[in-house]
Amino acid sequence: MMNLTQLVLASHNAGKLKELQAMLGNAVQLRSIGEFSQVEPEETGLSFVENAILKARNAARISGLPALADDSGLAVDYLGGAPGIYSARYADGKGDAANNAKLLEALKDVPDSERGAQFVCVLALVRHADDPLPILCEGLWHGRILHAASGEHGFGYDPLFWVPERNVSSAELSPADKNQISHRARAMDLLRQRLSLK
Ligand SMILES: O=c1nc[nH]c2c1ncn2[C@H]1C[C@H](O)[C@@H](COP(=O)(O)OP(=O)(O)OP(=O)(O)O)O1
Ligand SMILES: [Mg+2]
Repeated sequence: MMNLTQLVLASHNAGKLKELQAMLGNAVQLRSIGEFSQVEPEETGLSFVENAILKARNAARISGLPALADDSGLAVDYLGGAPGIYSARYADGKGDAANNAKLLEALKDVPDSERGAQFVCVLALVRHADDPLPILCEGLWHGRILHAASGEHGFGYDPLFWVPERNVSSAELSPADKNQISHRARAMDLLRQRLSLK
C-alpha cells in the first residue's frame, strides 16, 4: 500500500474534517484542501460515488497529495430519497439552518411512522489525480426525522436526525459517540480495513 501518513481531505466542511481526523487518530494527518484552494468544485455527479471521486481527483490535482473525499447526505423515505446528493444545496445554498427549516416544512403533518431516513456517506481515496482505481467505502445510518431541532453538537442535519438506538438526536450525541456509530464511522471502518490501518 502507498505511504499514507499525509492525506488531503477534499472537503470544505469543518465538521467532516473534525470527525474524520478523530476517527483516523495520529497515524494519518489530514490536511484540509482549504490550505491549497478556496474554490469548491461543482458537484455534477448523479451519485454519492461520482461526487466523491470528482472531489477527490480535484483535491489531488490541486495539492499533489493523495486525497480523501467524503460525499454524504440525508435520504428521507417520505421524499423518495431526497434531498440525497443535493442535501447541501437543498435550500439553494442558504446553509444548514435553511436546509433544516425546508425539511421540517416538507414533512409537516407527516406521522412518525413515515419519517424514516438514512444518512449516507461515501468515502473515496485516490492516490493521485488520475488514479484508475479509487478506493470506495460506504456507510449508512438509519433514523427518523424529528418534528423540531434538538441538540447542539455536530453539523448539518444532526439536530433533526433521531437515533433510535440511543433515543436522542444525533446533535445530542457527544462527538465521540457519534463517531462510533454514524454513517461516516461505518465508511471509515471499511476504509481502515482496506488500508490495513488497524
Ligand atoms: O454527519 C452528518 N450530520 C449532519 N448532516 C450531515 C452529515 N453528513 C452529511 N450531512 C449533510 C450536510 C450537507 O447538507 C450534506 C453533505 O453534502 P456534501 O456535499 O457531501 O458536503 P459539503 O458540501 O458540506 O462539504 P464538501 O462537499 O466540501 O465535502 O449532508
Ligand atoms: Mg459539497
